[in-house]
Amino acid sequence: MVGRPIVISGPSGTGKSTLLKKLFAEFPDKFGFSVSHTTRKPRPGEKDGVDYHFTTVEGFRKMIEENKFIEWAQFSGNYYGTSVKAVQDVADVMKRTCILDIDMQGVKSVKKTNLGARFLFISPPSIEELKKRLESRGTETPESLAKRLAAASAEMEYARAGGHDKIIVNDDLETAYSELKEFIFAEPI
Ligand SMILES: Nc1ncnc2c1ncn2[C@@H]1O[C@H](COP(=O)(O)OP(=O)(O)OP(=O)(O)O)[C@@H](O)[C@H]1O
Repeated sequence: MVGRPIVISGPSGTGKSTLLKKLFAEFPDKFGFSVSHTTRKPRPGEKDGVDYHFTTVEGFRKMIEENKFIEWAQFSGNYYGTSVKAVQDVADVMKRTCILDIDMQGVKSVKKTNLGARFLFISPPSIEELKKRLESRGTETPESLAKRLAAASAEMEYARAGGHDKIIVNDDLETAYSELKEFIFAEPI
């Protein structure tokens, strides 16, 4: 049985990766991530269609024009993107339930597709706690921290306005993880 795609969003540092790592560890063959497109060159050992769909700049731009992407971005001179088809392929080809970890723009974009996704928002207990977690993760400069906190406020506002099917507050990790599983397994997976 393969379930509908599950979209997980929430401010950076709210604990999405931590929760998903637990989920993939407990259920190693049930869930999958989509394969992204990129214009960067494959590194040794990387396989087309497995690690990435490697594509040309022209090919990538054509896909943008044709509205094929849920989200795309440019990092250090290369394009990266998640296509609607790549999400469908997780169910159709890999026979797994797709998990999409994306931001608010991505959520809005998935809503415009026919993917039939379910939407879960992971909220920090508070902005103060989020700031603490980002600081203790040790990955942020003062500038990137301020940027992430500003984005967090917008994401939380969208969640409060009812943008998702379920909101889980990641205060105690085990409690949040139980709630995550309850939401995910409320439908056959
Ligand atoms: N319930 C929790 N209580 C305390 N700390 C937590 C909890 N959940 C996660 N953390 C910690 O908060 C930090 C941020 O978590 P994580 O990296 O999973 O966030 P994220 O939402 O995946 O962020 P990003 O979107 O930037 O990848 C990590 O250091 C993690 O160990």
